[in-house]
Amino acid sequence: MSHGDELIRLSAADLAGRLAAGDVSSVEATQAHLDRIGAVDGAVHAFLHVAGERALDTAADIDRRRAAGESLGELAGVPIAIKDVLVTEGMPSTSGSRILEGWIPPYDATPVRKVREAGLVPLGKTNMDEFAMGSSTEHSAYGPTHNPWDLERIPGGSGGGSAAAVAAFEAPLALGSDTGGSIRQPAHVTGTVGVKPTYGAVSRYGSIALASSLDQIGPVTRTVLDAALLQDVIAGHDPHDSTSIADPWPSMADAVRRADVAGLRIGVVKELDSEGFQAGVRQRFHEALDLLERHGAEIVEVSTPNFEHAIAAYYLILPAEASSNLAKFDSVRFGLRVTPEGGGTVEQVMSATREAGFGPEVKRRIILGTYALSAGYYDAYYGSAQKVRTLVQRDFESAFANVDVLATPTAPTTAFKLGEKLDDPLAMYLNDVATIPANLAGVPGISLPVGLAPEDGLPVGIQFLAPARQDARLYNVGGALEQLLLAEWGGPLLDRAPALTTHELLATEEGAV
Ligand SMILES: NC(=O)C[C@H](N)C(=O)O
Repeated sequence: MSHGDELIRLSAADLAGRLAAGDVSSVEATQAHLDRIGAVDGAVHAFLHVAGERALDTAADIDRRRAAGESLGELAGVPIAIKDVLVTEGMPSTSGSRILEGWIPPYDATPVRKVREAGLVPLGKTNMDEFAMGSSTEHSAYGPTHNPWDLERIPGGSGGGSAAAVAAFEAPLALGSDTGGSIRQPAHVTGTVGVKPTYGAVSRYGSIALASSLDQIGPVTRTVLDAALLQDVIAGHDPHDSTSIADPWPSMADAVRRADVAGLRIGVVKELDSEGFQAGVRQRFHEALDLLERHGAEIVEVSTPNFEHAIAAYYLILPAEASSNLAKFDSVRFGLRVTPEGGGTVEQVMSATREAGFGPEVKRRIILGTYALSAGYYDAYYGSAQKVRTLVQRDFESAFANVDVLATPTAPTTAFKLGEKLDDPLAMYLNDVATIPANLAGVPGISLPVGLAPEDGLPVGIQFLAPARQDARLYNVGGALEQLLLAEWGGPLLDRAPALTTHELLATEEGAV
């Protein structure tokens, strides 16, 4: 294995240790990741934009500051990929949409500013379903991302680019956004770790809004400790986001380092442990629970009867909010402007621009949302959905009166084939049956890998959910389970991904040309 190959396989925490010890420079680590992107991203297509030169400049600056004895953040010098939903100063930010093609924002989103201030090195922007609407990245206006485990399969969505970049060793860390599962479901299908923090834990200032009462920014990584370290960097109050929580947060990294499940009460959600889930997904989920039980956790069954209505409520609340948030793409202020032949009124230009700039899934949701909010239907649709949302929140409250965390499989199936669900929006929406309730209630959730499904050899994730502001509980149980599984497997799951060697990816790429 070459030096570069070795560097890209390190966890962010281990790479940070090597950087701090002076064994390796940030320029070397950044170059190794840029080389990896150059070698495999033609086949994976995790990135929409790679900012190679700027990343190397940032890395050189960190190396200089370190050499000068400046005290730097724990992750200083470590490369990171950024989901294209977050605006980045001087770098394209499209949210996967044609309508923002060519727009270069004049400022950084707060989570991006924070990672820069902590000395991390942004490598570029990752692919996603247009405006984060989807579970496969196939709704990206720039073509789908491929799952590094099997290039014919989806990497999840909407943040499939971030998850695939991390799974394919193109970046040790990535930022994602999760409105109904967009961090956790891609983590599940790519064998990575994804966390949706408590609503309000991380500022959304500069995040291109999908549904403002649901959106949350969070980490995508290969280890639970790396996710904790990244959450520690990005969480915290921001006066630019009125929903951001003012109270300080305890260290999530400490929760991982002290992880211990003895006496922890874990509630298995009965409604999400059912026939509708792939057999191998349930098998790995139950094996993980058994492992936790053998190490002192108490497993109990809990019932959340209103979760079955969560998807229906989400697909009224989300389109309603999205139709309002996307109204700002009006051809006047950002990106694309299409003028009908021979000119046109402002309204005609706006309409031609939105017609050309938005893809079919975005149009579908704008129409749904506009309808749900229209006079005469508002109470019947949006009003009822809000009532269901309250019932889902109450289900969580009564469950958390009895248990410390809840556990579910993260998603019903392993990675499906590209194209398989593209013509069936409802089938696509059902991927989020286990992840949406957390967004409706604002509670935090983590997904981490628990093995490969026996029937197809593809990764399976377990999801843990905790009460709002108790994100540390997720890092505790996730960190403990990860250690137990690593001991069983004798090494990380991602080392077993068949399509992950540069050689094989290149062969596939050449074969495809
Ligand atoms: N945005 C998300 O969190 C993903 C979800 N699948 C959606 O399409 O809304």
